[in-house]
Amino acid sequence: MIKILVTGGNGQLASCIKDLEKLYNKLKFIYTDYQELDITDLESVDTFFKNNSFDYCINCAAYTAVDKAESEIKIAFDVNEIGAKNLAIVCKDFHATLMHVSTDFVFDGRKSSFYKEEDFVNPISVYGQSKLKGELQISKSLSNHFIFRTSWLYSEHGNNFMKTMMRLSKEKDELSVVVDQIGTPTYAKDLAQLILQLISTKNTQYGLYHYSNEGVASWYDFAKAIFEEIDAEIKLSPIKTTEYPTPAKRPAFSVLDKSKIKRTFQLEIPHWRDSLRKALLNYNG
Ligand SMILES: NC(=O)C1=CN([C@@H]2O[C@H](COP(=O)(O)OP(=O)(O)OC[C@H]3O[C@@H](n4cnc5c(N)ncnc54)[C@H](OP(=O)(O)O)[C@@H]3O)[C@@H](O)[C@H]2O)C=CC1
Ligand SMILES: Cc1cn([C@H]2C[C@H](O)[C@@H](COP(=O)(O)OP(=O)(O)O[C@H]3O[C@@H](C)C(=O)[C@@H](O)[C@H]3O)O2)c(=O)[nH]c1=O
Repeated sequence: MIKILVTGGNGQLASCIKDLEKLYNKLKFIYTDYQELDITDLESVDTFFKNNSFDYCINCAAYTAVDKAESEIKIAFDVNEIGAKNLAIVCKDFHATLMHVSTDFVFDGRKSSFYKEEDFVNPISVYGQSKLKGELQISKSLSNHFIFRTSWLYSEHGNNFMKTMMRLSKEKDELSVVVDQIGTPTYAKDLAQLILQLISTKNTQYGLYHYSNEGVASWYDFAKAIFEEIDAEIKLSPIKTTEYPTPAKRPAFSVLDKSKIKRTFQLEIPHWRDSLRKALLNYNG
């Protein structure tokens, strides 16, 4: 049996892992939420590992409120940097492997071709800065780690853009969505499946990897696809970022280059449009 701690156990990605766990009968999961295990508290994390013997920790705990982070700087860094550091320290002490998730928001978005793992990082938001610091803390103190930078996660669980659009399509007749931020929507269940696959095969090709679904889209394209799939009767208009002011800046372009992960693990990654269809089916039962 491989024993796995999933932190942030009530979040979106953790919920996707929960849905898939029945497919992996050699993996035993313990999920902890904020109340059971606060990753910012090193002593609690240490004690939790002492009382259990984990082979892996999947860190699904994070501060993900991009706009709120601009005014809650300390909390964002506590969770995304110090939390990640604590898990790395304790995983090292207890010989466990850490699977961590980071973001396309570590980039400033000025590039015009897909971002590779070794590309220059320059986050333009507090959230992005705190996530980058988390990556650095892990790579500095623990060799047995996987860090997956992903983008625009959505699923039937938690709060995300797909669910926001579905709700707004019921509440409004018209909606405007930014067309000049380009990235790739990623079904959180596809990422969850990859993580469990690597654990179940005890893969040791540690390191930093970019993972998103295939394809390229703006948030407007994403919204349009959602409305098409659900036959929503709503007028959708493309707008510029300047017409939708938010506290946090977001990269104008953050498409991830997935060559490394596809080559290393012989992966075939679904296109975002196909995964969206799957997610909507799963959501609507
Ligand atoms: N969502 C997205 O679009 C993207 C996410 N990512 C990354 O993917 C990962 C998973 O994201 P996702 O599942 O969407 O995030 P969620 O916000 O859905 O889940 C994060 C979970 O962490 C919990 N949490 C917050 N602080 C602590 C703490 N101190 N100790 C323990 N748990 C805590 C939250 O609890 P509570 O809700 O009670 O605060 C929440 O349940 C994150 O690392 C995120 O940065 C990367 C790219 C895109
Ligand atoms: C709701 C709404 C949003 N938008 C814009 C705002 C923003 O630029 C973009 C996306 O909005 P959201 O705030 O839902 O998404 P946001 O929180 O920016 O999503 C990010 O979350 C973090 C956690 C990540 O790591 C990123 O990869 C990314 O997924 O769409 C509109 O233009 N119209 C709308 O009606």
